[in-house]
Amino acid sequence: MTARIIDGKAVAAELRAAVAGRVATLGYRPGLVVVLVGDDPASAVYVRNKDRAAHGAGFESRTIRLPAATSEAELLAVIAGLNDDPQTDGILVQLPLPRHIATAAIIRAIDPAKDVDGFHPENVAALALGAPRLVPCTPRGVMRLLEVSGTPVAGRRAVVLGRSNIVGRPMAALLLSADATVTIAHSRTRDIAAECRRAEILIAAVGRAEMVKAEWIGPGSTVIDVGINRTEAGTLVGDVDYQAAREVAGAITPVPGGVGPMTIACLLENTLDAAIARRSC
Ligand SMILES: Nc1nc(=O)c2c([nH]1)NC[C@@H]1CN(c3ccc(C(=O)N[C@@H](CCC(=O)O)C(=O)O)cc3)C=[N+]21
Repeated sequence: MTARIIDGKAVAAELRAAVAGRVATLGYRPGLVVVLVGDDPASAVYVRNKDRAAHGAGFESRTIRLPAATSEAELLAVIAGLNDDPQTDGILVQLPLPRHIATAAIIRAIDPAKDVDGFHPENVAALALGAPRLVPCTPRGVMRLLEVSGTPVAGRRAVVLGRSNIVGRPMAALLLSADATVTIAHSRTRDIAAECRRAEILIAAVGRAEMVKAEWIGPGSTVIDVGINRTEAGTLVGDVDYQAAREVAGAITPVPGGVGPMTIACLLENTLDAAIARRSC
């Protein structure tokens, strides 16, 4: 059996078009500001893609670029200014930050109503309590891919590989809210292959190139590959050994062209949600 390919690029394009259609009816341009500290080349690519998508959907979008030597106090001052700016609906501080800046303090300083990454403790708590407000973009995009691929979630065994605050934990919370039976597997899990093989839905989010082998995959299962790893040869690969996994899975996302474009589309969706919520109260 060869898996169906879940075309994240196409689904993301549809989602961006739907967001653009809603933005056009608003009478104002939702404002998104990305704050980039330092000059990591991978971050620069992502920020450029996001900026293009945001403009394409009718948003006001800008990137504030700060030098790597920016102090925590200076960054907090920039965030305070954006919190106070009525034209700014969404704030995204690109991660990772330079080591001398305490990431948790920065995330806590963002107005939760403008936290389009969904990383602020208030938004994390809302999701954990089953009453989500702004939800992290990548997990939100994964849920959409499960939906459009016709993968049933309620009652199914879902395994999330990875427990990061950005993907693994919020992913597990969303799947649980959708009534899946959720397992979080990680570096300390005793038999990780066996846990994965039991999954009807496998979300790979560990950040290790092609770590998930064909033998780890349940026949017919839906495999969502969140990993984006650059090989020494410069090509992008996921956390799943894609060519081999395709022969076992029922449906699978490619890398690139899977989850990545959905993350950006969901960032626009979150910014639109934030704008509507803020400006209607
Ligand atoms: N506060 C914060 N929020 C983030 O959401 C965030 C972040 N920091 N730091 C960096 C990571 C990375 N990230 C990506 C999003 C989309 C693609 C993407 O669109 N990838 C395409 C193309 C990749 C390419 O060609 O380079 C694809 O997978 O098809 C990649 C990476 C968001 N991140």
